[in-house]
Amino acid sequence: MSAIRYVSTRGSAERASFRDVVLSGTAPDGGLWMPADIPRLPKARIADLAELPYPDLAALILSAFVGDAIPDERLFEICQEAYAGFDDPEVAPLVPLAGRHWLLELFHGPTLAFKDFALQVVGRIMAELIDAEEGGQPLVLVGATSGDTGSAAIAAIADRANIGLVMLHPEGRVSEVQRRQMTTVDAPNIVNLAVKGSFDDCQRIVKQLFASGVGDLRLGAVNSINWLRIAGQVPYYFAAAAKLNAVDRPLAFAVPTGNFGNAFAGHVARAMGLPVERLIVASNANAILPRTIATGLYERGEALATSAPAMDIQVASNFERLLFDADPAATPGQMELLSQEGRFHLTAPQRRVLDAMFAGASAHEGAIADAMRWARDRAGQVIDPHTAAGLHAALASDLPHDVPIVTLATAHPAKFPDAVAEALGERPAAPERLRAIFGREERYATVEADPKAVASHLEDIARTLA
Ligand SMILES: N[C@@H](CCOP(=O)(O)O)C(=O)O
Repeated sequence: MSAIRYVSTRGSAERASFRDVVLSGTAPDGGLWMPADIPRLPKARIADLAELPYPDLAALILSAFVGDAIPDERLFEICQEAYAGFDDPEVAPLVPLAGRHWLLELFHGPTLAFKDFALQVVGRIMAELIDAEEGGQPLVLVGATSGDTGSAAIAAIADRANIGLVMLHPEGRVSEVQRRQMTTVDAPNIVNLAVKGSFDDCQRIVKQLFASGVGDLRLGAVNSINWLRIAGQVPYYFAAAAKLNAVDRPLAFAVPTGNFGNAFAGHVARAMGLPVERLIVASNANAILPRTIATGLYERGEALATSAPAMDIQVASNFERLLFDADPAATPGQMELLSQEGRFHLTAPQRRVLDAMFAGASAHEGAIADAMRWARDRAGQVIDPHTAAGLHAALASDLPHDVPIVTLATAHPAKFPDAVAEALGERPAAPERLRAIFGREERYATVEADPKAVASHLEDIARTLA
């Protein structure tokens, strides 16, 4: 296994190793790290994946991005441990809905959302790399969440030695269950901050902190800024195709989308050789990406609060990786325009990639509720509002009828009991893992949407790790 090199989407940072990429935030030039080449798997190897249990399949795909940074045998062990806590033996079960429609259940991990797939691996790999350092500096992680990343990152990092985490969520703009999943964890290396602003403010603060640095702290990312978050989401695309016997015939995925990490992982799966006919980018009323796909203009607006809060996002961080993949030379200028003017136009090569491989659809609140009722009435499935936005987009697709469409079920419905009750007239049963959070004390501080307010919490947590 050889060393994998990573490049920045802004084009002016030195190439970096897997280890440096995983243990850092944005690249020094402000960009996001990408592998210099996305490795392509031979067809026969993809066909063999169908035989593998999920942890083995994940390790095999991940090894293409880890390279020689961790020996293969150890990576296989890490993946066994990462998925041992999932409450379904298949890890990512594929459930039939009706006709060509399928649901890939990605909510069987510790925090009941798809974010556990990558973060359970990220936490273990960060610990592995940090533990191997002699006298190394502690790692201080800072992350932003619109609801699901927060608890999944906390579950992955809580109580780890030499790693601390400060997690920002937009005050009052995540569901009560999502908030309690974060704020009831009592671990000395975790701090939760409710930011007076939107998710976009939280993500902006995180990126500003990476750009400015905080004293001599060693900062790292748990968001999909971190390439391992993307890599950790690629294997379930292969797993779904293997289950459908579709590793050599076209299939499509409808992907509920906020920060574009999940959809970009699907793009990477395709680049690795999976025959993904279309990635259907599904959003709620914050339809920035479907609009961009339709018009070629990316234009930031005000984030609207919806029943699917994890998608209440206007700056979809990972879209930068797709822009770079399609037209590297244009990307730095476009990111500059986005920060100065809040908008930019796609170039012709970028539009070609989007037109050929992506479709977009957004669901307003009524359409989300309709899709939830469709799933219950047609297939006996209770789904959460984000999955419902995905299903809405899948049902509206104009793909030929013989192309199966897999909707990614990104969160358990019990994370959004009020929205489910409003659409279906009854509250979803809460799994055992969720019940405990209601009796526990919540711990978090409220801060202004200002990097300085967050920096002081990073310094405080670093002192406890020293
Ligand atoms: N929808 C996300 C927002 C953060 O996305 P990430 O994939 O970059 O961590 C959430 O639920 O927090």
